[in-house]
Amino acid sequence: MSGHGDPVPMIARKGAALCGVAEVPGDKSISHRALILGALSVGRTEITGLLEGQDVLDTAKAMQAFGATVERLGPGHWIVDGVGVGGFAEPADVIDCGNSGTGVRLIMGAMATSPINATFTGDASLRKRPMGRVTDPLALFGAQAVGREGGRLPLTLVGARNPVPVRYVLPVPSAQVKSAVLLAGLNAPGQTVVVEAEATRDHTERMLKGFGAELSVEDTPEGRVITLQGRPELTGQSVAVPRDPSSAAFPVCAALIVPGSEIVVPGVSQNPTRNGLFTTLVEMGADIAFENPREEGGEPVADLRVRHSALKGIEVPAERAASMIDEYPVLAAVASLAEGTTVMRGVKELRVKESDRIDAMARGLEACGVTVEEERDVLVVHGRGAAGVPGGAIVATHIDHRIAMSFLVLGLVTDRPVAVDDASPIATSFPVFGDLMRGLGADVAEGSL
Ligand SMILES: O=C(O)C1=C[C@@H](OP(=O)(O)O)[C@@H](O)[C@H](O)C1
Ligand SMILES: C=C(OP(=O)(O)O)C(=O)O
Repeated sequence: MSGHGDPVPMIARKGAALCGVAEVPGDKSISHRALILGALSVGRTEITGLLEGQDVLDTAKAMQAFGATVERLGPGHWIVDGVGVGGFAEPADVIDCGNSGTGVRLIMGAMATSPINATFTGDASLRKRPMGRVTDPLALFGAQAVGREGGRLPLTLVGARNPVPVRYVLPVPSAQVKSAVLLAGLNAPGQTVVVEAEATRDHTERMLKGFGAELSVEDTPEGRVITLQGRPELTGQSVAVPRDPSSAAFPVCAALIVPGSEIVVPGVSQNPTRNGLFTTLVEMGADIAFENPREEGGEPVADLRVRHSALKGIEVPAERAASMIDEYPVLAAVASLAEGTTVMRGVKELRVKESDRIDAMARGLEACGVTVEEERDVLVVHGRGAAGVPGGAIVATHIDHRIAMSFLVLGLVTDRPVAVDDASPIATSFPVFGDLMRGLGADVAEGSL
């Protein structure tokens, strides 16, 4: 039975200024894709900088279950000997994707057009998340899904025996849905087309091209039109995974709010489909210098020099949501310390993440003494500015790594410490979070109030 272990409470206390270099681990999105595309390729894929978080380890295990050879050579250094497009074997057991929406949705896409069946499950968080958004378009290829009420996991997917290509207009701005459709399109004859009204992270498109697929992207009045030619031969590649901007967000935000801090976070993605948080922070008055712009692992990156800053509340436009979707929790934490109100619009997708992140942030911030308003698609945080945030609460994280890390960042400046009831999910995306933050001088430790 999938689950997670005993809860690990963690506490953050006010302390010294943060300083030093924060080398965050590899990008989670790119790590999943490197393993999956490696498994769908002919020959060997060599990956360096792979994120060894639980989400990605679960995807590595799944790729083995579908017939690929996946081996760890050293820290972050992995090889995948793939089976080629259409070469997936039927797994002998249930595929457990743990806490990972990206893992389960991309893998469902990758197997949906092969003549095999697979059953998927996950932990208590993943089993609550909607899968219909992926199984609906996969049904157009000819795959059939039988899950729990609302299409929830555990779910069995019967792969299409005679797949047909699909044209699909995304009803939600989701890179996971887009990617599932494109991965399914690999083993359908002819052209599969995905149209997205709002640009979401584009790693699948970039990496599919890198592995040899014929794929074009066109900006049209309808949105971004992505056309993939089916049945390509993908060939194994060397993939150097760049650092994860969504993990970088935590030390960056911590340095902005802890007085006297100055840190450097090297190699942070400047991919416009991922950098909305940094744009927002600069608008709030953050002192962030973007140094040494360059390319790493096919992504534009820069070194971020971040200094403690007085921040003001702003309106974050709905159009920016997709480019910072995983960063709203930590932005909400930072906004509670700003002078004035921060309004985050177009954020309803936060309600179907590892937890309902609007609700989790609102309840946690209120417990810390912050006034918050929420609507279905909007989160408003009334910043306390110079008055500071009282803290002194134990916050419920609902098996959500980003909620845990956001409140541990906030606790570095609150009058009284902030504890989280369970920090163990941090290992899904940022296993070295605690060590990295302590290395910068932060007072975070296991324990509670
Ligand atoms: O494709 C991806 O790697 C991801 C897409 C986003 O999810 P949605 O596609 O549900 O927006 C994001 O929240 C997730 O952390 C990673
Ligand atoms: C939403 C996230 O991940 P996933 O959807 O892959 O579980 C995240 O990492 O914030």
